[in-house]
Amino acid sequence: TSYRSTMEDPWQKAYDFAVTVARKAGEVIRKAGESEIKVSTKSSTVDLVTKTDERVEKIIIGSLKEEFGEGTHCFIGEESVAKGEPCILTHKPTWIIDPVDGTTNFVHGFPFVAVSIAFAVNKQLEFGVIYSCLEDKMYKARNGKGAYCDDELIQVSDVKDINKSIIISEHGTDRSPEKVKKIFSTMQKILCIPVHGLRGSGTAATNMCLVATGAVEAFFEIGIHCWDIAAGAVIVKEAGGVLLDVDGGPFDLMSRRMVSANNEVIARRIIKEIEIFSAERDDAPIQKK
Ligand SMILES: O=P(O)(O)OC[C@@]1(O)O[C@H](CO)[C@@H](O)[C@@H]1O
Ligand SMILES: [Mg+2]
Repeated sequence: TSYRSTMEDPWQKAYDFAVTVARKAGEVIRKAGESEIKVSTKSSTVDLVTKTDERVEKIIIGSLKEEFGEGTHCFIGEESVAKGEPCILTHKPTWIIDPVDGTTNFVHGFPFVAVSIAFAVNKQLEFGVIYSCLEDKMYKARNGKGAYCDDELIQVSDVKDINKSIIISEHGTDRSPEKVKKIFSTMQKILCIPVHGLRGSGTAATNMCLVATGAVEAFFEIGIHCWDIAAGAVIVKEAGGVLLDVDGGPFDLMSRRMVSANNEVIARRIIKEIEIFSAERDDAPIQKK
């Protein structure tokens, strides 16, 4: 019976619903990109936000609340947090949402823009859905059940030799010279190992899908947020990849830093080169004004 299957697989319905909502959100983003985009800024003059980010987050959270009930499920959304909502992961069923990952790309028409929806229970990620809406590719993964792109199983690359790898990183939106210097110093060291190439799509979500499909061997960044990487973390892991902290310790979703890779050999080789700089945790207490 359906009751029984629901009991055996309590989050299947939520997973299917997330895929539907991500597709719907992506359609809204695609349409919005066809007309003029009004741009505002957030944490810095290069941290962009548009009405579409806010509208799409409202659509996603609104649909989820309607389906799963307000109160029982919690929500961490990029634009809600920007407006002062808390960003704390509890044991409750929690949706972690980036309505538009790659807002700068969206504003410029650079063709990688993703909707990222993840779901965690007891602080464990259960599933992740990333809809790369301009490419029209739906990536998804459930804990223990493999990772898919448009219903085809995906798998990380089997390269173990760093000299035969492509590595992704991003520059972030904090342009303080000391941080930019460390970012470029790390990139220079990795480039000169040498690796086959350095890349960056401009969205962490898409970058993690590129690790999951085997197009690149690794993506790392300091300064990302939980909503950029929560869905991607499940997809990379289920595609056979690994997640680590930039210091080689265990991956921590709220720590603002991460290395995702096809295997531990590649991950640890990159970690050797990373110049770490500080980024305040996503769940740091909000400072009283
Ligand atoms: O604000 P947005 O568009 O959702 O975040 C875009 C983004 O570029 O910011 C991170 C920090 O560089 C990226 O890796 C991440 O995906
Ligand atoms: Mg983002």
